[in-house]
Amino acid sequence: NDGSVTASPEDAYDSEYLCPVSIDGQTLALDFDTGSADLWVFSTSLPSSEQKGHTLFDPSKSTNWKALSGYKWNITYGDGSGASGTVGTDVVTVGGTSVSGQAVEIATKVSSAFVSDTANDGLLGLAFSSINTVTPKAQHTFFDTAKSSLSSPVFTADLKHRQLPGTYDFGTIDSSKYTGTITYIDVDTANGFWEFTGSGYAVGSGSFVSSSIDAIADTGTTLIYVPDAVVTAYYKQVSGASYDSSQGGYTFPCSATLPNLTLGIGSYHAVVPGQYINYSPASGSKCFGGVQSDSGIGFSIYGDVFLKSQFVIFDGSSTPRLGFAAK
Ligand SMILES: CSC[C@H](NC(=O)[C@H](Cc1ccccc1)OC(=O)N1CCC(N)CC1)C(=O)N[C@@H](CC1CCCCC1)[C@@H](O)COc1ccncc1
Repeated sequence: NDGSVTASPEDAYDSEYLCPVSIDGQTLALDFDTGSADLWVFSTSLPSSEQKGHTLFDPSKSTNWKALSGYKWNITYGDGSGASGTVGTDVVTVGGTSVSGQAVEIATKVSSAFVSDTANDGLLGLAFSSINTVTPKAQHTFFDTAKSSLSSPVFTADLKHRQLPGTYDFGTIDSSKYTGTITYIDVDTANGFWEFTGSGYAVGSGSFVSSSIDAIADTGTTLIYVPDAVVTAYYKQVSGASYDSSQGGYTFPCSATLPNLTLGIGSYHAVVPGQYINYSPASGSKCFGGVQSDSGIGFSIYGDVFLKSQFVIFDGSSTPRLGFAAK
């Protein structure tokens, strides 16, 4: 029951990656998010004003739909967006991986950011089921439901830079997708995230600074959020860079040459190419940085700007771990 699905960038800046998911034959474009654990969809139960531009799941058209009466969900994300609604189970298919009895969370309310993000028809959470928000009983993620039917209890992310489709694979590690060896690191599941301790950083050709960085691998977060020491060291090497409170982060002249950022994973040095760190135009001739401060979040987030530079294995075996390889 292994599967592979394309992950297509939503816009020119790779702000998020969307994947086709079929629920009892109805196909929606979902954002696979290793930073949350709810599978929720835009639905016909939303007010019509909130439905506009989205593909909607209609449970009344599904022969395998089973409502879970009295079950509810309510989620708020790190960027303040959120959604809530009711729950049922159905047959969910991602590439070649099909599962029955998967909890599908129907949105009856979504925040304005979701309404305006018309390419996004919902999220497929791939964090640990311990942080699923359904009450009175938390539900399993698609990966947890599928795990026992996969050749091995893993999924991989091979996201691409600028307008190229990548892939998520379930059940197999495709050795044609990476070079060299895979470095594995243990994961702490206490907070429900794919959380690990990074071993340090280097800016451009500078020397490597050893430091423990508590971070999560999060496909649902666009940028890299790291401690101020890293951010300061990085933008010190970018002429004209400064923190712009009106933009809510570091910006620099779009013409600037950006150094690579190396992030340590155990003894492996993962290199993020400098051009990946020019995220998008900000205002005038300034561009917005793909590396920003993690202050206020509580941990660092190695989001898409980092993940798309690597081949990443999310190993859900009895001792969960993350694997990274160059590509
Ligand atoms: C500091 S976690 C911020 C992060 N949300 C982002 O990364 C959004 C993603 C986005 C949204 C809409 C369009 C395009 C991209 O993008 C930006 O915030 N940016 C890109 C655009 C740029 N101009 C500003 C920065 C976030 O909540 N992720 C969660 C999933 C996310 C929710 C919003 C919809 C898309 C999926 C999730 O994994 C992490 O949840 C938590 C993290 C920490 N504690 C609690 C929850």
